Amino acid sequence: MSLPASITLSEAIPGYPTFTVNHATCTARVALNGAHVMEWTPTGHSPVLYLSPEAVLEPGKPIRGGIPVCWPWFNAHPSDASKPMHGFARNRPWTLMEASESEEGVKMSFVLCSDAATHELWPFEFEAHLTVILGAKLDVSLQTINKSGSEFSVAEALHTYLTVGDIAQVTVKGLAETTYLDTVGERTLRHQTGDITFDQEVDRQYFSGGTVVVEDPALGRKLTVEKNGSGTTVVWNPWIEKSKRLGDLPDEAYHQFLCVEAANAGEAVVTVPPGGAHVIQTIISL
Ligand SMILES: O=P(O)(O)OC[C@H]1O[C@@H](O)[C@H](O)[C@@H](O)[C@@H]1O
Repeated sequence: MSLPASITLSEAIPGYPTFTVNHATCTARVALNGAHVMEWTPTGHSPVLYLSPEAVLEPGKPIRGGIPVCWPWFNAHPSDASKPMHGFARNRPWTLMEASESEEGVKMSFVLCSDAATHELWPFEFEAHLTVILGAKLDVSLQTINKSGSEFSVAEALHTYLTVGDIAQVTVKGLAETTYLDTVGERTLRHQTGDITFDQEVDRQYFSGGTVVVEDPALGRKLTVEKNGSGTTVVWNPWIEKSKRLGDLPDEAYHQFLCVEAANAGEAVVTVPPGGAHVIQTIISL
């Protein structure tokens, strides 16, 4: 497929194709492995997505940072812990189906189809389509199409790593007065009374798909995360000890990022009938 002038294909390492976007509205990088948006920097701003300097770029491995696509399960597999964390979509090579540019930005569409390798992990026939629009805003949508003869359920997340100047000064707005599943330690249902601030590990599944605003005084900016087709918002920061345990993340990296994820997890898993489809979307803007 021919690429528009603002997209170039190169190999970050041999055998690891990435698309680099240089457009009037933004610069960006997207890996074919996982259809993974690694970087997005709107013109005139510093990077919005956090990408770990120790991220491992290897076919079949997830990338620490950017937007991993977690699908068709979220976190550990519900009944088989030997299966990959957060599903297999982020570990598979996707196929680029469309790439175009306009004054507003660049659009890229990727597809992942069921095959012998996915059948070993998940028995269903499917197509997953990831559409990425990179411009002054970042718009990512994941469509699940059920090509099986029976219904299936998917849990999913657009696991967005947002760069922040200093996590201790960040406030996340938009989730006050909601219920969440706290997954640090024993899984416990809790009520969120005010806005979210950070002074310890946070790993929460909010029962809300509403718009979230991340206020970041250290970088002097506010990030807005809009979501559609999402019944869960995951908020995650590993804090000190978990950062040390994650081999592809510097020990002190937790100061500099926060994950706000459009998701469908827990009771919000999505059942897709045969021939049916479901779309989850996140739109990030400054
Ligand atoms: O290290 P992974 O597999 O990319 O997962 C990172 C984190 O992803 C978050 O979404 C989960 O809520 C956390 O529990 C998890 O640790």
